[in-house]
Amino acid sequence: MATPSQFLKFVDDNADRFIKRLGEAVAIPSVSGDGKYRPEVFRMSAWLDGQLQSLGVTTKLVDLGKHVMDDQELPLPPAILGRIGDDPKKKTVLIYGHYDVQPAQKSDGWDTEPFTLVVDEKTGKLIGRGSTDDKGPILGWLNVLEAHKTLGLELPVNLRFCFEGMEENGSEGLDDLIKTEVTKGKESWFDGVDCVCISDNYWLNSRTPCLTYGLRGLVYFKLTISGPARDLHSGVFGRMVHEPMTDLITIMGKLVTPDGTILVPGVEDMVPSAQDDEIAIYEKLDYSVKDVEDAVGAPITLSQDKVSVIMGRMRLPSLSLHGIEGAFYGPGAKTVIPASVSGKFSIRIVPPQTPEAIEPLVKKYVEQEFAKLNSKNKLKIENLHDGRPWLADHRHWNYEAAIRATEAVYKRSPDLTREGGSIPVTLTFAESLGVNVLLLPMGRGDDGAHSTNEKIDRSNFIEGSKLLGTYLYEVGAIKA
Ligand SMILES: C[C@H](N)C(=O)N[C@@H](Cc1c[nH]cn1)C(=O)O
Ligand SMILES: [Zn+2]
Ligand SMILES: [Zn+2]
Repeated sequence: MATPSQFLKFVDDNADRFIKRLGEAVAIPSVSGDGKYRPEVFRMSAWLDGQLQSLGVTTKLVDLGKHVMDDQELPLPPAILGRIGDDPKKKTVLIYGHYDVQPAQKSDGWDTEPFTLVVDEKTGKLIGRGSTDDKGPILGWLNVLEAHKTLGLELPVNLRFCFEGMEENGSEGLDDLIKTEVTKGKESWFDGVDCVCISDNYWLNSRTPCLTYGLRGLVYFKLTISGPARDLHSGVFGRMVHEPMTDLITIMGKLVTPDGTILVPGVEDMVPSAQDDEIAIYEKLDYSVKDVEDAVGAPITLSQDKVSVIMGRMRLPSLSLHGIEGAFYGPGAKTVIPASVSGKFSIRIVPPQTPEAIEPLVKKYVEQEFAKLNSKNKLKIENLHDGRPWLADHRHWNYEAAIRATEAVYKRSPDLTREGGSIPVTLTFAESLGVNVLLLPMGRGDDGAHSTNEKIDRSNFIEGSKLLGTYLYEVGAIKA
């Protein structure tokens, strides 16, 4: 089943309008990790639901209940389930994406307003929070649907959608929804799904498309040290009391070495060393130390050896320190002893590590290190959220279809990669539905997801939309 040329032409002809629609999506600050934006996450769900319905998709908004975040009870944004097509002769593809985004403020160092999509005509960059993670890819699917509806073209497969608004904050509620849905058998929204496609990660570099068959998992910790009943004057109380920030920094300093080695006993030991055949795969990838330097904007890689740098992202665990809540960080020289501070850090985990195995090791170690301080302050350590790592069979027809689609659109074979980031629901889909899951990224490695000046290139958004559609045609062409 060849991809109809009208579809490809429609995407080109409507590129400017598609970018305008991306601008509408970016303008909704659907930040899931900050309670004050929760109404915006709901607004985003309504916007997306409206778009899907207008394109002929039957939708159902599933209430996922409530959760507590930063001591505040909040309603969880709904999961949007969608379906279009019910032809038993066609394959059924489930598409997942997330409509929430990471926090962003201009003062973080953005050159432009994060929630205003800026089209840089000179570079082709479409800059704005969520442009690549994950609104651009979600809108890529809308572009495919719109082309088919407007042109009166039959979709080559039946489609099911699952879009969530909490991915950047632990995907709360979604696992339970999927597991419950699966128990409904023929009545299940996911009944008959043959494979899953997720577009929510990035190429390794800025030139070579890739397919991704692995993700790291994540365990996210909040470590709080509290002491005085209120913030104190350091001139009045300095060297008289145990200072929470001093305790916290001491413990945070014992989690990881500057070269990335995780100091929590037992964590590194769980991971087997790479064998020669696996190393050969990393050697062959179109990737260099320079690509990392370009993507991060400085020559700061942990090694000059390509394979060890790439393994740091693809197959080793990593521990990152993210921030300290409650610490003084504003301009000026406030002489304060903060009363309570919370350090945030997370560990990206790889097979065979699991959150259940990692969490007790971290808690025990942190408690032991705190005990060594002989501090009279109080320590609390919480797991804010977690997700398991995932690996798929990349020899599956789902991947073969995506390889052919990539070759058709980009005129080159894709790299096969493992992603350093996490999409917690991936493994749940694979296990609960018992089908192959493919990660088919749209954006490039230098898009700056989670960072300042996040962007997607116009060509990735437009060619990426063609890729998603072409992939559906390739799946549709596979005989049962
Ligand atoms: C890879 C995906 N686009 C992504 O960014 N996932 C997040 C998931 C997460 C978990 N806690 C907060 N966000 C990630 O890998 O950080
Ligand atoms: Zn993200
Ligand atoms: Zn994402």
